[in-house]
Amino acid sequence: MTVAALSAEGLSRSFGRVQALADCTFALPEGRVIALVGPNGAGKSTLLSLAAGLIRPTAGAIAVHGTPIRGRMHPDVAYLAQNRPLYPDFTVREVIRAVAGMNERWSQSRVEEVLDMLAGVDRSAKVRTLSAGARTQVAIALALGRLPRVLMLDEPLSDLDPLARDETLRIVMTEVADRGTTVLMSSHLLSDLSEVCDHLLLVVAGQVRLAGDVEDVLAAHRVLVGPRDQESAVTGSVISASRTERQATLLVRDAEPAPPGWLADQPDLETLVVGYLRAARHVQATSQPV
Ligand SMILES: Nc1ncnc2c1ncn2[C@@H]1O[C@H](COP(=O)(O)OP(=O)(O)OP(=O)(O)O)[C@@H](O)[C@H]1O
Repeated sequence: MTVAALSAEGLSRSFGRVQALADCTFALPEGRVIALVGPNGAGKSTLLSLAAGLIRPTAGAIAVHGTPIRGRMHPDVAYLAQNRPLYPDFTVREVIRAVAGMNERWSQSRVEEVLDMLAGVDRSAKVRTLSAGARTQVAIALALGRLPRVLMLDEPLSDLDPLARDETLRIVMTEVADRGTTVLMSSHLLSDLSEVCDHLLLVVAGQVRLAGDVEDVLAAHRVLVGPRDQESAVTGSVISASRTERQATLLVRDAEPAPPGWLADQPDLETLVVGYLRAARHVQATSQPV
């Protein structure tokens, strides 16, 4: 049996009265690029912080390659937090030296190699003078210097211009191809995610709503377009719907063949995730299923 790169069993975490994660169970395969998606406040950063050992679960367990994480970072994990903590008054070179000194396992050549792939990073520039994109890229280079088996990135693409985004995704893809690293990446930028991710973990209101290989998950869904007054003919579980006066567009899970008069198509990743997010918002607004 293969051991999951990252697995959770009944994982829960509360902050006072706020239940950020509730009873999450999943197993993420090794060597894949996994999209961690969900609405604002769904619990994505909490999940990454738990996996990085920065906080402890209030119930349940999380493990990296089968080793439980109990409030300490696993040596195989590198984590880039949303706020990209770097020392603003250090130069890039000084930051690299400082971070190298904090890590038992360190590859200076890997850091240099990653920085060489980037157009815009001047190693003698002070961190505070770098663009948001360059700062993210330095932070990723530092994370890769730990030679991680699991790389976790919280919103790595926000604040990046298209070129920096493209370069950053290329670094991630090269890392996966060259070293077989597992990458878990949270982002709201669905079109970027669909370019690189082959596995999905969708979290809504602290719970795992959908998990699996992107191909399988997409194959299990259909977008059905048809007459609004014949919606009752549609089988399967309707995840979300948008309607005009006459027409209904439905995202359906486990749909049987479309009824006569309906068009059926497999959704792309963006359409699928947006459908689930729309359903989550609807439930929040009405406390009723869609
Ligand atoms: N340190 C904390 N103290 C109190 N509440 C917290 C803390 N961290 C997270 N929360 C709460 O837990 C819930 C989940 O937050 P989390 O940051 O994990 O969501 P997220 O999916 O990463 O959101 P976003 O997409 O906006 O970054 C939210 O209600 C948030 O307010």
